[in-house]
Amino acid sequence: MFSSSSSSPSPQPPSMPSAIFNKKFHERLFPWSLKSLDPAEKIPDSYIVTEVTEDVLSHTCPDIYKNVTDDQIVIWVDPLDGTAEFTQGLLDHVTVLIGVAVNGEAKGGIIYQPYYNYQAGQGAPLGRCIWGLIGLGSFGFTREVPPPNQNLITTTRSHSDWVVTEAVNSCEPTEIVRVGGAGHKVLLLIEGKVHAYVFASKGCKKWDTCAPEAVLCAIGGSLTDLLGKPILYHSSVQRRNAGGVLATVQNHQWYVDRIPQEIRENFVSDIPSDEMLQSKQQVAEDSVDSAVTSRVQGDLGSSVDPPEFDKFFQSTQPSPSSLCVPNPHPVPSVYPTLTQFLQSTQPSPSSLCVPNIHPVPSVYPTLTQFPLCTQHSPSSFSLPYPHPIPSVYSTLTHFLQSSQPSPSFFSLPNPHPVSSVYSTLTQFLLSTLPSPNFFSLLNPHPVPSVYPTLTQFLQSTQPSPSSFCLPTLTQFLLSIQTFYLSSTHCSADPEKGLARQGK
Ligand SMILES: Nc1ncnc2c1ncn2[C@@H]1O[C@H](COP(=O)(O)O)[C@@H](O)[C@H]1OP(=O)(O)O
Ligand SMILES: [Mg+2]
Repeated sequence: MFSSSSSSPSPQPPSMPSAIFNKKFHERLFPWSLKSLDPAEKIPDSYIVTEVTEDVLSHTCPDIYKNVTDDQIVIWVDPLDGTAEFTQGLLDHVTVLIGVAVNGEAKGGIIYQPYYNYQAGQGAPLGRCIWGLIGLGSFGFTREVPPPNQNLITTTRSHSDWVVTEAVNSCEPTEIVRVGGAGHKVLLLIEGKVHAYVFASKGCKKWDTCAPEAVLCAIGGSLTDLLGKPILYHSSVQRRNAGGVLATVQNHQWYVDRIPQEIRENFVSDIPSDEMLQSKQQVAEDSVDSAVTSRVQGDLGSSVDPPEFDKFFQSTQPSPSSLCVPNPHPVPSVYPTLTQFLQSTQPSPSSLCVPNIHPVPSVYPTLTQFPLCTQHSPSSFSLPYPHPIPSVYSTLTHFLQSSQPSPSFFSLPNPHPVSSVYSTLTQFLLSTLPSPNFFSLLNPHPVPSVYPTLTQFLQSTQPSPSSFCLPTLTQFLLSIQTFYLSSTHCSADPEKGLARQGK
């Protein structure tokens, strides 16, 4: 964010990986942008834009802003939105955002896309400026209708986790468009390239959404938190969007309704400050902007922003009742989180065991989240079924794949209510070592296609399970035969073949 203070050291140009950031290319496009500015120095006249854009001035400011005073205005600036993508050379994901909030609501926005057309070749105008004002409209782009009979959903490409993915999946996308930058994603919306922008995370800040919200809402779209509540922008509001972000051009409520309760519980809407409520009251009394008032009334939400762990305990799942953590734990930061967990008023875990010196350190947060959702520890666990979040099965697989060694035993109900779990299971079995050394499937299996997949598994180059069970002798012998033939016939390594026969 910009600061008016001049006591900080002179800002330096960002350091970029040289393979990605092409300084010469950048200098050619923006000769002024890499020079360091000493804040104590007077800004050179050449940096100040004095020209006025006739097109902007040709519009008349709507009457609703006639009585707005300076103290009602907060300006939110993101000088570089899509930072991660910028460092990776995805230049068209980058925008500069300037949002103008009046009485805590996004009213005006500028989305400047400095690298727009950067790959279009010489002659193409570089960069573009999209702006909008509620009550007037949005300008600087061509509005398109998104493709019918599809549901294209855009979301983060660099700040994802299972909650983000789950929320997107629950909106039934026909395609997921993962791009960077809140500004960029709203451009995709207004240009009809996607139907919705769903971000179930608290990572996005007010400066990421203020300008995009104003531009989107000025053409009749909506940008709210995941609960469908307004995001507020008065000066004392918390900076992060603790309610997540959901943006659409139309059918907003349909998307709000798709977000599962388990996810909604993790997000908290903004609440208006007293100052804001008073100001709204004043506005209402003056009848200057009745639409603003109706939007805020009744949407007070909760002022509590619970720590991550509390969120899980507030879920409807039973929590585990005993807890065992290696000491010293290789990931020190696990302690405060666990303490928080134990200090909660909910029943404690019945069994939770974390492998010491886990080869994948990042498994710890995931692991912690996981038993809280699934009730049991990963070394022996079962999933409630039908699970209220169907895609937990893919998350589970992900988890099993990432957290080597894999659990030595796991079981799945049969018939499984989510039949696609079988392919996921097979994927898991085919994945990285070691595979589970025991698994069982009901026979006759209600999903016949599981048999070829099992054969595939047995034919794979991974060590096979040391035992598995099939109900009929014939099927068992057939499988052994397939396995035997494949290991002797297909293996280029006779020793490997022998080793497999020996199992
Ligand atoms: N975990 C996070 N930490 C910091 N900023 C985040 C995080 N998640 C999202 N953002 C900000 O929200 C915007 C939208 O997220 P995303 O690009 O991943 O879809 C990003 O441009 C990023 O702003 P910024 O790029 O300005 O740092
Ligand atoms: Mg940003």
